[in-house]
Amino acid sequence: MGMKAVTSVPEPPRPVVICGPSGVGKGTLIGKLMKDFLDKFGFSVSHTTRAPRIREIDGVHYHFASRPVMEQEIKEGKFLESAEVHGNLYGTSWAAVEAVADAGKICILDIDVQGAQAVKKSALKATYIFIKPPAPEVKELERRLRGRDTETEEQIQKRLRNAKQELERAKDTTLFDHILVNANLDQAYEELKVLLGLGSSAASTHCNGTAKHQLNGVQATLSNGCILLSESGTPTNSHELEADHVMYGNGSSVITRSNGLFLNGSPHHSKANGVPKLSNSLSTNYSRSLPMLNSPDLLVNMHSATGSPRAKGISAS
Ligand SMILES: Nc1ncnc2c1ncn2[C@@H]1O[C@H](COP(=O)(O)OP(=O)(O)OP(=O)(O)O)[C@@H](O)[C@H]1O
Ligand SMILES: Nc1nc2c(ncn2[C@@H]2O[C@H](COP(=O)(O)O)[C@@H](O)[C@H]2O)c(=O)[nH]1
Repeated sequence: MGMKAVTSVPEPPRPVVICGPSGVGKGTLIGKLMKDFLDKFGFSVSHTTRAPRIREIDGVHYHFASRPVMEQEIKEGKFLESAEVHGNLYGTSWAAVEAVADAGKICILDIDVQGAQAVKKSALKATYIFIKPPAPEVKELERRLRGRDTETEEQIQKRLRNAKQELERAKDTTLFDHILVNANLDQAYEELKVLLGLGSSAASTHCNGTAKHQLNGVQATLSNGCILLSESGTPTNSHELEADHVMYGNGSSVITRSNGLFLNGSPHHSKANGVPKLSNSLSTNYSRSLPMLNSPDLLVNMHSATGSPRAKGISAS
């Protein structure tokens, strides 16, 4: 009684493949992400035959392996992908990806373009992001690699030669969903968070208008980067609503969040698949900060108890 028909089940969040030439800042950006969103993302710990750098920990940064052992394990099918990169063997084991999924987190893969191409051919549906340096590209990579001071001169030269090829391959528009220029680190990090559907304080202050829309007895208010949903009227079972998509963007680039709202207040409960459901409550406010809003347009797509999807646009002033 009163249950709505669910017309769409949100896809689980996709793993994120991060690529880019050596020295561009992939590890730095991922490190920031892992620190700030420890509960949300998990790093896919690759195997490599390269020697550990100072402060690299086996099992944390990489699983350091000998070439014969790794080659044997590749033959045994233990790897989702593997590639020869800068003269060493690197690979993503199935176990590394599964460990992240088992922890209920979104998997972040830091792999080269060959690896990304292989993952694209696999069953894993991922989001592909290529990180580019600012111009002059190779000079900037050289500056960063020298600053990092982890490679010999010969290795730096090899990495820079490979960087030219990687930058060329990134022009393959069928491979990457997003290209991100890491010029200013803080800015690049903010942009990465937006691509990943995460909040940024800078973005939230941008959206400081208030707009209201009435949806089947539920009032949706957009205010200061938050969506507030409040029910009013006589509570009946038919007041059950489910927010299944929250989309925001400027019409040309719409970002969709599938398992959108974290509900504060009660009563509420969430479905097992993470879709929040608002149920019979009178004048109860539900809120979740949606700080990633970077444009004034918002679309909340809800299913009513009748099962018919209702999409309503809300514009913040
Ligand atoms: N936006 C930036 N501006 C200047 N330096 C940066 C920026 N981003 C990262 N760096 C620095 O550049 C160096 C290389 O960064 P990082 O190790 O993250 O690169 P990477 O892409 O992971 O390289 P690799 O593929 O070789 O592992 C580091 O010393 C880092 O501090
Ligand atoms: N194809 C794969 N590439 C990988 C993997 N893990 C890391 N990498 C890439 O190797 C280079 C060099 O890394 P470094 O740590 O030695 O500087 C860099 O481009 C990484 O993205 C992997 O499992 N598969």
